[in-house]
Amino acid sequence: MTTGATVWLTGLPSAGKTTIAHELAGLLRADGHRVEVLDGDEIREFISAGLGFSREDRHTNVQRIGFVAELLARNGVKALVPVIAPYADSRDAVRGRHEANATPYLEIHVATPVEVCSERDVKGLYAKQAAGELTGLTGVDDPYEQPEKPDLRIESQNQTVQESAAAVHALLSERSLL
Ligand SMILES: Nc1ncnc2c1ncn2[C@@H]1O[C@H](COP(=O)(O)OS(=O)(=O)O)[C@@H](OP(=O)(O)O)[C@H]1O
Ligand SMILES: Nc1ncnc2c1ncn2[C@@H]1O[C@H](COP(=O)(O)OP(=O)(O)O)[C@@H](O)[C@H]1O
Repeated sequence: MTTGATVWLTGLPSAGKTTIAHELAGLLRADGHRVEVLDGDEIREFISAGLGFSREDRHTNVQRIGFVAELLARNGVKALVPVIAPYADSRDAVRGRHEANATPYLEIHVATPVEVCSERDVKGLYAKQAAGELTGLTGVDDPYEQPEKPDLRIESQNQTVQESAAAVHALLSERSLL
């Protein structure tokens, strides 16, 4: 069986988490790996239905996703997780669960500056916040605690999508996870 691993892509809305996850998924599938992308929006529609964006709900959401990712990774799947996960203690708890099960875990900080994210504004959330139609947007009027020691930091504003995905792929290779 191939080595499973969780690859958590944390960062602001529009940082590039989802795009990099899908690009990486393509690279890994081409190599014959089993891959699942645990997309934040999809998870919120199903296993986290009813949760909002309070600190408590975000923590619960992240723990649920971490639980599922660890189960998949423990069983040989590359679980790619493009989820904001704004709080360091939530991320640490997920890492701890993986360590307790000796399941490989990589934290990737997609560190696109908020100015670039709000320019991209893929889902129109930054515009809504600026128009007063939404409050509690991560990185604007809600916290984002920067990862202090991520396994990799990606400056997506200076790279193509392919370069960003290749950097994560190279890290998996370096850690003997391919
Ligand atoms: N207030 C607020 N703050 C941040 N994000 C918001 C908010 N409201 C809706 N959204 C959209 O929700 C998407 C999924 O969020 P996540 O589950 O990744 O967030 S969290 O980890 O639970 O904080 C997240 O997806 P991405 O844009 O892909 O990051 C946002 O588009
Ligand atoms: N190096 C890069 N990596 C990822 N996305 C990038 C990069 N350069 C530009 N982009 C663009 O930024 C946007 C990121 O959107 P998305 O992946 O949905 O962000 P998130 O999932 O973090 O909210 C996409 O339109 C993508 O094409």
